[in-house]
Formats: sequence, structure tokens, C-alpha cells
Amino acid sequence: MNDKDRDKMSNNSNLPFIPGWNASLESAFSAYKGPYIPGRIVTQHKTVWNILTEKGELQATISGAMRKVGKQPVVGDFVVLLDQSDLNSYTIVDILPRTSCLSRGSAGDLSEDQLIAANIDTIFIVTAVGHDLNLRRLERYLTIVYSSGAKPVILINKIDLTEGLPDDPSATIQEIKDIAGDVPVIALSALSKTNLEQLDPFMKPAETIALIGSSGVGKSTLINALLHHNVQKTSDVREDDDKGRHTTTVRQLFLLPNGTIFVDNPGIREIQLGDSSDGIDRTFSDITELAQNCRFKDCTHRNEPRCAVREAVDQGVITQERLDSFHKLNDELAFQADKAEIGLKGVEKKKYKGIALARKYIASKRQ
Ligand SMILES: Nc1nc2c(ncn2[C@@H]2O[C@H](COP(=O)(O)OP(=O)(O)OP(=O)(O)O)[C@@H](O)[C@H]2O)c(=O)[nH]1
Ligand SMILES: [Zn+2]
Repeated sequence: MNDKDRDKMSNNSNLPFIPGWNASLESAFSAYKGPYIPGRIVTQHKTVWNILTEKGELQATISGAMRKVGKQPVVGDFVVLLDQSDLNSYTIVDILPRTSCLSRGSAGDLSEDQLIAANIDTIFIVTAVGHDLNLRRLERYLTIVYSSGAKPVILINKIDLTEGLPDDPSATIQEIKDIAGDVPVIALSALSKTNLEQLDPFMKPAETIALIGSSGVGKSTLINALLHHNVQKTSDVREDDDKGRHTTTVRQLFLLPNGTIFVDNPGIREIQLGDSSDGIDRTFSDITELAQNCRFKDCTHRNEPRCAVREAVDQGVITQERLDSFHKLNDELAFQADKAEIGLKGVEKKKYKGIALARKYIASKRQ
């Protein structure tokens, strides 16, 4: 990499070259005096992390103190390393403040082991014309992205496909725009490289981007198209695993030639709805707004009289499907919150108790 690229990426040639490093990280790091260096996690193994530093890519474990409190760095994290290079040893001693956190499923549970990635600026929610297009699923993804703290962008891939589709792509694209609110929606084709330039405004140097979306929508194809012929993603890293065996791992954080940073790992690919009540409100801002005119402050928009949301459904302002989706996501959150509070066992019991009561009720009706 030449100096010009370096400057572009750190915006300031005095800062160390770590992808995404900036002045506020520099200031947080400046509290560390002594043999410490900063770095960014590029790959997470079970007990070992690969970290990009000014010295190149290093492997490190975490300090006993961090282990004790259950603090675990994830891919994308900026960390502080104790540099004992004379002993060929590096230890992660701290995680610098995160600007966003992507966490997996089980909500209400924001424990460290639920985190998948940190410090992602923008998340491309990838869908594809044809079978994957599902507005309800898109709402789930939007909810996840909002609650992570990253900015969402919706990509509709495979617009080169026109034949044999159940729906007209332009109609579906419009439907997506209707639920997307202010979120940018970009229709493109990773395969035929159509409209890829429309992603340029989001792919700035030092910006960290992740892609989420169902299997098969074309995330890998898109990343490869954006990488051009860059080798960093495709060249796997041969290294020893935690037990000293040789393994091949794919780097989970990698750079585009222009300095944009991409994060991709299995955890992100399998992402589920997390603790997202705030995200739900933002995804369904139309419903939240309408709800202010409901008669009851705590209206659930199910059976209450003078519910402004259900009136809006009756008038065709919002669809029944959208309200159903809102209810479903809220129910799921409530279930997950319960689970976090009383433990899975309790919830299972509660569920069975519910089933038992329902059986009793049905039986009483039959008599
Ligand atoms: N026609 C068409 N096919 C595409 C396009 N992008 C990807 N595909 C195809 O869709 C299939 C799945 O693409 P992938 O890139 O592997 O999808 P993915 O989202 O990474 O899937 P996972 O790795 O399972 O998460 C492959 O056969 C691609 O060639 C596109 O723009 N147009
Ligand atoms: Zn209501």
C-alpha cells in the first residue's frame, strides 16, 4: 500500500494504520502508557484472535482479567494489546469503546458471548428478486440493523433475472421502497455487475460494512464483485488452531482496494432477531406514529376500542400483514425478554402451563 492510500484510510497520516482507526479511538487509546499497541480484530477463533496492527497481523489471547469478567473481543473490535514482542507474546488487555454491536438471537441477553461483530458503520441487507423477496423478513432485518447501531441499506440483487419470476421485479422493488422509509434501496446485479456504482456513496475509505441476508441471495458473489480481483478475501490463511493443528481459516475482516472494510463471518450470516425493541419502533415508525392517536396509551393494537393503528389498517393506510409482522416481532421480543429474566426453563414451563390451560378450556367447552 502506498502512502496516499494510507492517508486516505486514516484521514491523517499521523495516526497508526489500522483499518477504520480514527481520532476518537486514538484519544481513547492515549490513556495507555507503556508497552501497548492498538489493533483491530480480523478473525476470531475459540481462544485466539488475529489482530491487524501497525506491525502487521498478530495472534493474541486475552488477559486473565478480561477472561474473569467475561469480556470477549469480536471481529471488528479495536483492542489494546500488551506488546511483549521480545517474548513473542501479545495479550489483549482492553476493548476500546464500540460504536455499534451486532448480536445474535437470544434477546434481552446482551452478554458478551452473544456478540458477533462490532464497529460496523453500514449494513447492507441483501435480498434478491424472485423467491427471497419477503417484506416481513426485511422488516426483521431492518430491526436487527437499527438495534445494532449501524445504518441500514437495502440491496435487491439479481435484477438481471427476469424470466420465470412469480412477480414483476419493478412491482416488488416498489413494495420494498414503500416499507423502507428513509432507508436507501438499491436494485443491482452482482453477477452482471449492474448498478454496482450505486454503492459507491456507502463505500468510503475507513467505513466498515457488513452484509446480512438469507442464504443464496448473493452476498459472496457481491463481495467478490466489489473486491474486483483483490486477493485478500479469497486467499485463505493457513495457521495453527488453538490446539496447534494446521487449519485454513478465512479472514473475517478485509479491505477493498479503496480502503473500505468488509466484515463477513458465519455468525453474521446466521443472524437472528435480537434484542430489538428500539429497532422495532424505528422499523415500524408509521405504526409508532399512528399509535399516538390510540385511545389508550398502552394500546397493543389488537382488541382495544378506538385504536388508531387498526383504523389505519381498515382504511388501507397500512397493510394487515405489516401490523401482523409488528405483533409477531413484539411477541418474540416479549418471549425472549421473559426467557432472559426467568431462564429458559421457566418459560418452557409457562408455555406448557399455557397449553394445559388451553386444553382444559377446550375440554370445558365440549362438555
Ligand atoms: N442471476 C443472478 N444470480 C446471482 C446473482 N448474484 C448471485 N447469484 C447466484 O446466486 C447463487 C448464490 O450466491 P452466493 O453469493 O453464494 O449467495 P450467499 O448469499 O453468499 O449465500 P450463503 O453463502 O449461503 O450465505 C450463486 O449461484 C450465484 O451465482 C445475480 O446478481 N444474478
Ligand atoms: Zn392501538
